[in-house]
Amino acid sequence: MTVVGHDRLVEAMSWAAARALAAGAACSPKPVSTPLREALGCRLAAPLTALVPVPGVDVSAMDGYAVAGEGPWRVVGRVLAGGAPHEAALLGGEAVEIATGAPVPAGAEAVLPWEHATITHGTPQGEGATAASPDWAPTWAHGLIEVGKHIRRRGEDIAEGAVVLGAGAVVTPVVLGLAAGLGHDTLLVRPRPRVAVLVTGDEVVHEGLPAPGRVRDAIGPFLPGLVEWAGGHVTTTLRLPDAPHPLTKALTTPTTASPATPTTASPATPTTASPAVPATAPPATPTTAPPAGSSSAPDGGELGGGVTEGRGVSCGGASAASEGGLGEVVAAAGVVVVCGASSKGPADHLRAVLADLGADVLIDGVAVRPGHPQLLARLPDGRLLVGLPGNPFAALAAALTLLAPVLRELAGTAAAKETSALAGAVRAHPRDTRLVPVRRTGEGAVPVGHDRPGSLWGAALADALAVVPPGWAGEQVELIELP
Ligand SMILES: Nc1nc2c(c(=O)[nH]1)N[C@H]1C(S)=C(S)[C@@H](COP(=O)(O)OP(=O)(O)OC[C@H]3O[C@@H](n4cnc5c(N)ncnc54)[C@H](O)[C@@H]3O)O[C@H]1N2
Ligand code: MOO
Repeated sequence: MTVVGHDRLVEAMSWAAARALAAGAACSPKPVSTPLREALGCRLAAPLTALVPVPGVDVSAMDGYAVAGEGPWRVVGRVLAGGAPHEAALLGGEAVEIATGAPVPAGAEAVLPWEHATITHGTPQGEGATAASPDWAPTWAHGLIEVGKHIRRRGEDIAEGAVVLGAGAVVTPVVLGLAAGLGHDTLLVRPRPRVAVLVTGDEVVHEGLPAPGRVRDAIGPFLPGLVEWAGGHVTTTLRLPDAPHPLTKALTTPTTASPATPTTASPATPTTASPAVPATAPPATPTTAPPAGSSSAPDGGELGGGVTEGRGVSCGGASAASEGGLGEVVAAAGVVVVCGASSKGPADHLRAVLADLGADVLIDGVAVRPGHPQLLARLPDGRLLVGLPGNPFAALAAALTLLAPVLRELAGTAAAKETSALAGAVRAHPRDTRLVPVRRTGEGAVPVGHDRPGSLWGAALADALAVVPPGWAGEQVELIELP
């Protein structure tokens, strides 16, 4: 398909080349030391090692009696987990009452669980103690032991210094527990890419029934979940009117101090004069992660075809400067998503604004249906910008084409590769890849229909999008899982 570039006619990039270029354009962020609770879902940037052995000392695995030598054993003390250890080494014939997890005294050969122990007072035979005062008489434990039984030796589970997980492992809830148990308060992880969303459109409203001529925002609501699924995090959503100035302001690294006012209110009828308002407040507690694109180490991606032909993809140093102003929260994100304004109509200002800002447009249209007007650009400060079409299903298709590969590359999250037969009639496009909502079944991927660019109905019924290449003639197709 041919699309009009800034001032030239160019071939739209193939779907596969666009995805590869998007992934290559993402610069690996610097690993960040992150508090445990904030590291959930991130990828480890370094192997996870045991800072301490587990268990840290020889401990009892049972509530009972730690014993030395032959029984019966005279009980000479009590050791509780977290309490004072029994200082003296146990001599043959001695025992201490012990709790699970408490350190076993030196000399202990086994732990006799209380349910297997017989206790007498006075003499080992139970003579000399009165029923009224058994505690004043010596206590004896009797039972059968197996040497070494029920004692967890120091480092028996995990040796100090052991590598328990490799770099790249996902920090799951269980990993948080493991890391904490090994003495970690922070983890070195790839920071989750932070994403700012700009929803453009004078006709777009954000709550309630849209009046005639208005349309409810259907893209802003699905992006946070999609972004999380791909490994990122939406830090803010701004609503912008169809005008170049607010877009320019939002995309420009701010230099004046006038903090954006968070509001939950939504203007029922936006006017072109309305300033951009954050649809969601920026996080109250900023994370320690720097902007995702702030790597100082350009990694230079692969060259793609289409409009980037002959040009290297290099990573600029994203500016984290946020001295206040409309774009403050936008500037703090490594990736900016603009919804709508991707076409070349009278109210579509994105391309002109990008040109004025001196942005590097890496992908200007993709040969895919729906979603062909999508774009990828690098802003002068290094942030990546993904332009999604305004039609909601086209926006979803574009988000899976350009945004997901960028985020997966930044976050280090790989998507599973899947192919399937198509069980149902699908017509290929002569030049463009088609993304078709399907449900996976035992017979293959079944198209669910309802796949007009303006409707999310089909995608909501589907669990994947089938990638139908131009000229496809019945072969297996790639499936992209839907979030
Ligand atoms: N002359 C041409 N016109 C158009 C072409 C083309 O090739 N030549 N492509 C069409 C295609 S395909 C798409 S997709 C759209 C892309 O348009 P924009 O990205 O500029 O988006 P808008 O014009 O602002 O809106 C398009 C459509 O989507 C509705 N919309 C916008 N934002 C939202 C939202 N957040 N939630 C729900 N719906 C939204 C908007 O009201 C319009 O109906 O361009 C075509 N035109
Ligand atoms: O990109 Mo548009 O997809 O076909 O509505």
